[in-house]
Amino acid sequence: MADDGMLLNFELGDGPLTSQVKFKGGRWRDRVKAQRSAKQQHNGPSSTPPTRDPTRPAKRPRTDDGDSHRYTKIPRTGDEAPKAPSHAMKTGQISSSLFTSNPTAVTDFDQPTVEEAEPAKPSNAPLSEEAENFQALGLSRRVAQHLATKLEMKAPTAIQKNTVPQLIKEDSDAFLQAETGSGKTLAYLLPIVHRIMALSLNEDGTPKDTKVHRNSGLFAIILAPTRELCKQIAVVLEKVLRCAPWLVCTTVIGGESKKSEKARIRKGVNILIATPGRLADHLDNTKVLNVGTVRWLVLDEGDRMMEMGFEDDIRTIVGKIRADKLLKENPDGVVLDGVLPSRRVTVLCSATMKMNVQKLGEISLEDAIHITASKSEMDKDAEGSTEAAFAAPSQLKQACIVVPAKLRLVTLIALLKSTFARKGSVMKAIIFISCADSVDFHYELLKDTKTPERPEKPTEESTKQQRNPHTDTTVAPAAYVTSPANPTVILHKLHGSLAQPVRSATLNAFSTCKDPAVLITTDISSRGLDVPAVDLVIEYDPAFAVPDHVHRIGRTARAGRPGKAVLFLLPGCEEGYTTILPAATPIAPQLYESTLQKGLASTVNLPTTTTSTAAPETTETKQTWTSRAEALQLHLEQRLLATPGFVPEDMEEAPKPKDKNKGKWSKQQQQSKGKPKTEPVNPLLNAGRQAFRSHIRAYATHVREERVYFDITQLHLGHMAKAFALREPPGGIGGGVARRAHKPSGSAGEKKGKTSGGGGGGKRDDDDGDGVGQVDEEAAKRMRMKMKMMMNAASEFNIG
Ligand SMILES: Nc1ncnc2c1ncn2[C@@H]1O[C@H](COP(=O)(O)OP(=O)(O)OP(=O)(O)O)[C@@H](O)[C@H]1O
Repeated sequence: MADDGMLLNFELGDGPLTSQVKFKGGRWRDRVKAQRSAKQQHNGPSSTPPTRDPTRPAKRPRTDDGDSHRYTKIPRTGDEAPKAPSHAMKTGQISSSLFTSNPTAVTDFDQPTVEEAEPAKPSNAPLSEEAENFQALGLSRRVAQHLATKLEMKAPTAIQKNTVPQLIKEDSDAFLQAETGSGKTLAYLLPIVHRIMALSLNEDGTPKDTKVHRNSGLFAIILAPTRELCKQIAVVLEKVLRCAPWLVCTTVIGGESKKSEKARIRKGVNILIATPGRLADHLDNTKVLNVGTVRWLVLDEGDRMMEMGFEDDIRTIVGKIRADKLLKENPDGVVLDGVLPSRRVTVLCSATMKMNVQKLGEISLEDAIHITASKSEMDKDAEGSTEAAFAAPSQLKQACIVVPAKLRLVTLIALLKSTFARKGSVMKAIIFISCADSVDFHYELLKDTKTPERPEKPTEESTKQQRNPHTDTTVAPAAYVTSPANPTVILHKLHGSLAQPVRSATLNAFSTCKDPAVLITTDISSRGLDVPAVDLVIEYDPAFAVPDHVHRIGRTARAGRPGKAVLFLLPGCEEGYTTILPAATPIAPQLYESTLQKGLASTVNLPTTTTSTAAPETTETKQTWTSRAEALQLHLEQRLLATPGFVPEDMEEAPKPKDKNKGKWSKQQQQSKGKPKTEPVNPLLNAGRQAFRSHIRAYATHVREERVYFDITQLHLGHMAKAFALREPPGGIGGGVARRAHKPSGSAGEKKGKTSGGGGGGKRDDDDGDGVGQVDEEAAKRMRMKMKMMMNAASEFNIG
């Protein structure tokens, strides 16, 4: 792991930087670029950023010459400081230059990105009303009218068009695979509701003699991996059931006492939405939960449930339901067969295809039909349909920005600033970060430290959100990224380490926020979450596996709406990652220079805090985006260094001694080794250090197949520290990170509870290779064959 960060800490002078740096080592090309970059700063901003050719494909990472092609190295002799010019800041602070010694992209982009003139036709949008309507799919007029008038859904999406008639007419199992945001939830809910309603309504909508009510039996169980998703499904179902108010749904998802869940079940429920663990518990312990009438079992986000370690729970649930004799009529004597399916139907839903979906299919499906947006016959042309389902929505514009590590933080701020520069252009943005510690840190760093003076009156909604005690530490006005057009931008954070009420309240605050809003989050928000008006997804840290990337960017461009996703990559081997990403349209390169120039075109509103001696702005620094970037970075670093608080003894780890694989620790780190553990340290500095450590550990958890692009030995710790506003990398990262054994996230047998991204790794492979438990072995074999066929079609993305 390259670690010469300390050698790059140059001082800044009062005036603009001079180009006196003598660059040594590395390739001549890198040295020339670094010299040019330094000169550029000396001469002020260039009106146009450097140009590259976006049409040229990204080069594969070079692995034969170590990291010499990636970084301009300044050779060190022992612990000697670099021979670099020093410039003392007025404040006496020391900071390195952001724009020197950066590795250059191996991809040559000679032209800045040109936005596509013609947006692609949306691939997950509702079909045209003239061509399709819900009634024509076999739904009753009552349901179709309710959808059109109350939910403003006049036409089905493609997956709904293919699924609804199938599940209304046929009683076979189904595997639903369609793009993110294509309406899979309603695709399975509508036929279930339609058929349960048919127990009490004739085809013309007149009531039957038979009365069905909440105590008539539990007819459907829907399983989803997280409480948030269960609640989201329940909200959609409740809206649909307003046209059949005699039917009742409820959730059993934990987060409240089992007693109150039992009480709701006892009162009677027709459709139950549950997390697998909680349902398995109730099946064991809640006598009133009778599954004899259950005709549908839906497994939503099936691959995620497997990843979270719910395999055993699902086996138990499937086994228990199948073991219970199917009742032909309910206890009131209502005949169920004929109206409801005459067998138990399992529906498995997934947007992406992974090995664990195959296993889940074996556990739960029998002779399932594969339904995609383009066709409803699994056996025909499976290859094409699977690949289509795997891609991101076609209208989703994907961009990738190759940013040197030192410039990541200021580029993120610049991107957000330009995003919110115009009123109404972007209302909601999600930033995906690898681990919870890093989410916490970035939230603390980017939030306004005190209530800002708002030129405009805050909206009623935002005022209400501030008052919610559950969101006190997760929702706050943002600093840095506001603009005259958007003086209020609300920052939110969400990860799996937060308490459930806080998670729910934060998500609700983000969904309902009327002001422009940013959600900083881990992969906990990558699946199934349907937040209206998300216009932009920023993958500040790339996903741990390609399917996760598809889910993350799928939080935007839903149901035919436009959306944009920006992926941050480091120069070097990470650039090759774009070649394995499924994209309906080419991933457009976006130059970080352009982003900085655009975002920092005007002065960044640096909040004056008691902890910061904000970077002085000279006449010249006001004029250049490079100087603004430097000033912003300096300001952030100063915030971490000022106003110390006391570090609890257990929070600050002593730096590890020299590790033969990692090179020497810097002089400063060695010095800090002997310091007392109660040395006063700013809590923000602590958070930055912790975030840095967790980030590096999380980096090592990319799936094995993708580690050629995310090679931890290529990470430059000194440069990466800058991305956390740190002057140097902290200790306590651990020497074994790079060599830790990792299981792909798609592998079976991972344990539940690791929902906040790969932070810290720790995923265990404890697959015991059992057969299929209580599931019919023959049926499992047949399903295995079919799923394998589909998996082969998606082999490009197979994991493990
Ligand atoms: N027929 C329709 N017309 C208009 N909007 C629709 C229609 N069907 C679904 N939607 C909307 O599309 C959005 C996405 O639906 P849904 O959450 O079911 O997608 P999904 O396919 O499950 O996505 P993911 O794979 O990301 O979970 C929702 O906001 C939903 O209200």
